[in-house]
Amino acid sequence: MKVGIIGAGMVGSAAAYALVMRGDASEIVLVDHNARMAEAQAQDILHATPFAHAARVRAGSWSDLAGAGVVIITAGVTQKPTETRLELLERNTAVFADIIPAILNVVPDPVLLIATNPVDVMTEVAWRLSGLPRDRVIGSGTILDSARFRALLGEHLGICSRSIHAWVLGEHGDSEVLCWSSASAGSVPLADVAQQVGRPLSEDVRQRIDGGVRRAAYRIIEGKGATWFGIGGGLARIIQAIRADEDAILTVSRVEDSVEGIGPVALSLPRLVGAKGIAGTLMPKLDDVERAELRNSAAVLVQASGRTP
Ligand SMILES: NC(=O)C1=CN([C@@H]2O[C@H](COP(=O)(O)OP(=O)(O)OC[C@H]3O[C@@H](n4cnc5c(N)ncnc54)[C@H](O)[C@@H]3O)[C@@H](O)[C@H]2O)C=CC1
Ligand SMILES: CC(=O)C(=O)O
Repeated sequence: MKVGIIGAGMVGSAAAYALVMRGDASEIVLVDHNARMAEAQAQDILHATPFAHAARVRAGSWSDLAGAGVVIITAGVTQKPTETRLELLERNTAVFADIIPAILNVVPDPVLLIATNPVDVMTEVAWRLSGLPRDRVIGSGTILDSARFRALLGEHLGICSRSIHAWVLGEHGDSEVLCWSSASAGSVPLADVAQQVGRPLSEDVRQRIDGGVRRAAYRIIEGKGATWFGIGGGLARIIQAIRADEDAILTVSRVEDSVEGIGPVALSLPRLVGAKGIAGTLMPKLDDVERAELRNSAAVLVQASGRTP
């Protein structure tokens, strides 16, 4: 599948690199208003293909997107160490007003995969600007947060994170909801697993893991200026699900009329992801606290979009 990537900075290039290493795309076109940088990134990533999977990787202009099945959008500004994702909204909405029509001019019926922050609100912005069906405008949402949750749980329990099933829902941001009540390893509830391996999930441990997930971006940005490897892997995983028409369950963002009585709002829930984009949503079983947190997260996002929850 041909994949277009708009924005060849840290996230765009990490996504392209992950696609090549995992063999998830046959052709990748990087488009950036800094054409020299896009060209340099494309060359550098192309040089990794002999060590990974065959793929045509090049920089291009808008017209080179023709025939792309998915266009990933990572263009825009990033957070400074003290900024929240929501503070980027105005600047990145202006970027989307330029790039969405330019994409649709060449690829009239793409799946758009949004990574630019604040990703949930930008998913709604992209949906409104594009006029595409909502299932074809996917935000990477909390795919990264769920991965962080699984990685930290796996580390604590001494179990491979791929065998940990745990979701983060709602906003990709400060109000996100860590679903402890449904988390499991294999099919064994997490609290039982923790007991069996002698690594209890005490309140202290839960708070440490919560902070490690919710505050991850702030900590990494303080240390190295931005985050890119985690989201690069997540974007490639979403492309794999689309390319292979997997109907895989991934926590990604989409516009909903209403979540917990609040909406319209774009946020993450467990979604079936396949060739046409989002093929369905599974409303998870939540406990009372998680349900209240999801409601709050929806309200935060509606407010950020300039409406009253
Ligand atoms: N969804 C997620 O989980 C994550 C999202 N992000 C977000 O991804 C976005 C990109 O982050 P980075 O790649 O680190 O930033 P970056 O600054 O390295 O790259 C952004 C690129 O966008 C390009 N660009 C800006 N306006 C453009 C336009 N109108 N047309 C074409 N290209 C344009 C810039 O030239 C730049 O190369 C940010 O909003 C960041 O917050 C970052 C990490 C995780
Ligand atoms: C920057 C960002 O959104 C993240 O790493 O979660």
